Amino acid sequence: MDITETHVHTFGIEVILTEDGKTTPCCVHGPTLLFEKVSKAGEKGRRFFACSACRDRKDCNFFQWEDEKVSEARLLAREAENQSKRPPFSHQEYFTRFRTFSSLPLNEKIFCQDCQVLLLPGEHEAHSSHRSTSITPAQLTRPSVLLRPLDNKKSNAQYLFTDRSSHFLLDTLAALGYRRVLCVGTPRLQELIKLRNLEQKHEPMKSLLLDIDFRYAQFYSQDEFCHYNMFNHHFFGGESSSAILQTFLTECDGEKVVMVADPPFGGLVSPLANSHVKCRSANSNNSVAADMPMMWIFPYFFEPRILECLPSFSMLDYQVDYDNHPLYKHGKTGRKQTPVRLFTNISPRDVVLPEEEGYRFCSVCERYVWSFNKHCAKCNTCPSKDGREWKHCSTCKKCVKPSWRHCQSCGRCALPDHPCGHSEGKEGCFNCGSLQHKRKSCPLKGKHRINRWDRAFSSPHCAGMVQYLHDLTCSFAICVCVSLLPL
Ligand SMILES: C[S@@+](CC[C@H](N)C(=O)[O-])C[C@H]1O[C@@H](n2cnc3c(N)ncnc32)[C@H](O)[C@@H]1O
Ligand SMILES: [Zn+2]
Ligand SMILES: [Zn+2]
Ligand SMILES: [Zn+2]
Ligand SMILES: [Zn+2]
Ligand SMILES: [Zn+2]
Ligand SMILES: [Zn+2]
Repeated sequence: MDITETHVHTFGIEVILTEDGKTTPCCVHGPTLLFEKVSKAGEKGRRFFACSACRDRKDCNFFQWEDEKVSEARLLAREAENQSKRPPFSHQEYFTRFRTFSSLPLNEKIFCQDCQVLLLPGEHEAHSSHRSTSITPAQLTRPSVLLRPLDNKKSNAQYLFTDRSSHFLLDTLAALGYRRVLCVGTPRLQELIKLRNLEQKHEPMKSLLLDIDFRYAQFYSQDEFCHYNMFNHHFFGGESSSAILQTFLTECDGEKVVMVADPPFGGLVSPLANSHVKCRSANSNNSVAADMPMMWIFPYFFEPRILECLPSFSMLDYQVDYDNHPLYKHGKTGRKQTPVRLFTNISPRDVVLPEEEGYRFCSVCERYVWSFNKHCAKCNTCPSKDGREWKHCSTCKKCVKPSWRHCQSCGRCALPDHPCGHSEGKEGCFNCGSLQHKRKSCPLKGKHRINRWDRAFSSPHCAGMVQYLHDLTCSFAICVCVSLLPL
């Protein structure tokens, strides 16, 4: 499937996926993405390059107009800056350090919490004023527990699976017969695979982690981890690193391979989909690879965008939850329910969702659904997306959220306090962009400010920010602090 040169609207800004082979300037996170501002009237604005990975200028302030002439001196300065931000050791060096560290006596196994590094004997002195802790061999096998989750919500959003979700994923993949798992932004899944292999109770699985968090290079060999940016399919380790992916996918000996990706929610869908396709087709000699099975973990309100980019995918009702996400947990109802779901090209009827957690099989839809997702005979589907029980509106001829009422003057279902008669105009709430209310009644006022593209981009100073708000008809938004917020 070819999704290059697709234009995806994101609140006044389009991401323009450039043709393969066309280079863009690089920031420290690899090739930048090309953006274009689109005015309300649909006029095209000036195009510019900005960082693919960071949605906050504070994290990466790269900005360049597409037609801008950049002086030699600035290019050199940029290159020097990119160099200076590289990790202090190469992956090879990190792994040699890991070997040395593993062989140290227990009382010398020290981890510096401030620097997030495993310390070798000669290095304790330099970190003596830092917070440090001694490490057991068991802790060494659980880097995702040891390492502090990157708290930079906007760029990294390191939300780690609960045991419930990670075990469900692994059990499901094993039951489906997969023996190789490409873990894209899922360090905890990779960790669980390795731990299970040690138990020797299950058939062994191979895994390869691709993640932008270079701290993992301290724990995994070059065959197990690649420093990778999933928004531009960039391997920081260059060709030798991308060759590892290729080998992983090619050396199959009949072992079924699957890819599992859990990108930060602030991410733009089309560049992600583009990278996922590139990842899956990295296996050069196998046409099957283009249709390699995949699970993409993302909030349900991205369903239309994901399906637009990957039409063979479907969304499953399974609710993924995270240990360190303060708000969204499994099993809660309504707005406290986790909005995170699985998108997959694996046949939904084959993915068995656990009955004891409240899922059931709908024999009409031929898939497992959440218990509150009742089949509607008129729509001939189990319609609920958000986990609540939806109800059928005979005028709209579709099922809608339980809180919506049919409005005669708007001719559609909406929240009871919607700005009536304004559904055609785009004058929603100035704070969060919702069309359902005005700024004075914004539930997020004072708490969070939701950045709208057209406001964020009204000053060139903010133009490096890649920030968007999801589909306005949903009940969640993504705030500038990139927490998911109920609306
Ligand atoms: C939402 S977390 C998913 C973690 C997963 N739930 C787990 O428990 O293994 C996002 C992951 O993607 C990684 N990540 C963030 N931005 C990335 C990028 N541009 N490229 C690759 N990985 C990225 C983060 O380091 C983090 O591990
Ligand atoms: Zn950058
Ligand atoms: Zn330190
Ligand atoms: Zn159904
Ligand atoms: Zn219906
Ligand atoms: Zn209606
Ligand atoms: Zn109305």
